[in-house]
Amino acid sequence: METDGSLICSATIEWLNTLGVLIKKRTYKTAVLRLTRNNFRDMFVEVRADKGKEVTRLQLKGVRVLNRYMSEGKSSIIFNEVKCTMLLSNAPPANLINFMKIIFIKMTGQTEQSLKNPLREKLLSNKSLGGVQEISPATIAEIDKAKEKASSVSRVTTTTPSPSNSRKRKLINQNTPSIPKAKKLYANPTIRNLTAEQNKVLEMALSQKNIFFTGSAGTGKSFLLKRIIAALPPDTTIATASTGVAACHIGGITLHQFAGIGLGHATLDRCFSMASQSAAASTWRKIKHLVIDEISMVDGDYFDKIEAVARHVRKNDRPFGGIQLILCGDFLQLPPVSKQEQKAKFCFESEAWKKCVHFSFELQQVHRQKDPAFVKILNSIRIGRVTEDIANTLKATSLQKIENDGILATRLCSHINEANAINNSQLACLPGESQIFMAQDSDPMVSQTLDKQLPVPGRLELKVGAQVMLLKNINIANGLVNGARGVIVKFVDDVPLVHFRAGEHYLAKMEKWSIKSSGGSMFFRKQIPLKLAWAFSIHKSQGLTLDCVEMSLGRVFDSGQAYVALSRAQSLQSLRVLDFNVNQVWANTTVLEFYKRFRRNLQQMDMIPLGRKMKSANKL
Ligand SMILES: Nc1ncnc2c1ncn2[C@@H]1O[C@H](COP(=O)(O)OP(=O)(O)OP(=O)(O)O)[C@@H](O)[C@H]1O
Ligand SMILES: [Mg+2]
Repeated sequence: METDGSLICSATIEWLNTLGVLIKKRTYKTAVLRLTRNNFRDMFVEVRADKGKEVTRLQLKGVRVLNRYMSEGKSSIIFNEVKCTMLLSNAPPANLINFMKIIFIKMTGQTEQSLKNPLREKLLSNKSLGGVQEISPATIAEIDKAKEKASSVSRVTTTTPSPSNSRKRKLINQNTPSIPKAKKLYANPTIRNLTAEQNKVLEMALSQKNIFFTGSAGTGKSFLLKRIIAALPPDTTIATASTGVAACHIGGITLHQFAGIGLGHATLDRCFSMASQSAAASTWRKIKHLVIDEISMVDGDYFDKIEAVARHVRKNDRPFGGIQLILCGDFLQLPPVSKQEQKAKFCFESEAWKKCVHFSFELQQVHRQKDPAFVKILNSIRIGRVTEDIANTLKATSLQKIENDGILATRLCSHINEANAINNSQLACLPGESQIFMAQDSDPMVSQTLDKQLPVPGRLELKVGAQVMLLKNINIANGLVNGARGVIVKFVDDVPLVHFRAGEHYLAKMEKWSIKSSGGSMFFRKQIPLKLAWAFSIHKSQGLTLDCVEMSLGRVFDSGQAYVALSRAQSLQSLRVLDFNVNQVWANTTVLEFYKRFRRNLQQMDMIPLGRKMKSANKL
């Protein structure tokens, strides 16, 4: 997302005297920051209160930037020359990163400029002192120049510890180019481009509208959701999903954990008092944006209850107590878990949905699979339609050899017990010693919650030959991505060395996962980013992209379950369906009806590309 270079966030500016004693402080709940320069090309950060006129102007000379917490919307700029520190918080992380990037890029250019333009030349020039120009967003040429500089300095330097704090801090020192951490700014995932249709949804989400966006598996819904979350102020945004795996995928928590009403089975009055007394109450009161991924698995009655809870706790009668909703998911994937004998009630069947969801959008372009023939098969399976050709193509995969280099296919099972049994027995069958890796949790009291919320186990038992899956993006360019499949080759000083399908070897090291509790505090788990991957349940695979997968669909029990399993594969060549049968595939008729109405409405609102309108109308 391009911005005009300004940033809106909370800011505190503190001025110190030469002894380091605080002499002046200004706090802005909502500050507008702008980058400007005068006629001598000196750069400034200008700060003013939202709707205020008075401007504080600080020269960007001799500055250091603390960028460790930028992904949480926090950063500090230390102005060494004027002995002043500006602390920024509650900034949309994507905008904050962009803002700092512009500072870095423009200052990289400026250093050269000022060398060419010494003071004498400045004074001899006829430029007046007073002029102030807003700094434009960085140009491609400026970005390239800054990248070149960053890489040329990165060879000779290391991270510098902060003088005021023994913890390592990542610093960007603009006047001593020996500190290269600014390079990290380029490694930020926000650099990957959104497509035009994804951008349209992002714009809608940022315009405070209540939106629901859908699309078949792999259309980048969660990818886009992460970008939306990064563009919203973190203090007033809560990212949730219906399941722990999906929540972790977008850096959030489960909707149940956030809402503070347990499973929502209690009476409404009881839910009111549970939510008001729980740690969630203060979050309910302060949030402005509620994000929910995998909305298809949220029960309609539960959704109605949390809508009422929101109004009650916030003492605000507007739908959802005035909170903006950003909902995303595919109702043709897994339905809500239904109580025995009861029909699942979808979220779109709830009263709250009718009241709250104003704008809908359907993403069309599939990114997970590149082969159009496979995408066509999956789209047909999604709506429960299996032609003879499709059945034959899927049956033919049963004989495929998809393993290579000792990396076996992951078996997707309809039931979780089956998946656990396969993993345990396969591990037991391997010869050799087990190595146990225990997670380090920030608070042992929350280990159970972390077990539920995170894909990474608290206790991980591995042996040479164990089939594993990577749980973090380590190096996207080399294929070491979340979901990549590998095998343990050996232990080097008790650390597992993993061989991945993409050909890479990776010596595992501790990684960190964090979740925000319903009360807003952060919990952490450190563990090596691996889990056993002989088998997973289909429910636990929802939202994932898997690169070598086999399945037996004989015992599927939910609509959309076969579609979810099949659509995890990236290609027909990396998929093996053991016993395909047309009866394993069906779509829920209520959902099909919903999508028919949905598409009709989209056409009326002109929300899908014209060329697709007729095709989509006939599809269902
Ligand atoms: N604009 C894009 N450019 C490049 N890759 C993309 C883009 N959008 C999504 N992807 C990639 O496509 C894959 C699928 O994306 P994602 O998991 O977000 O899909 P999804 O719609 O949430 O799928 P599901 O319904 O299965 O949860 C991911 O590997 C993601 O990184
Ligand atoms: Mg997803």
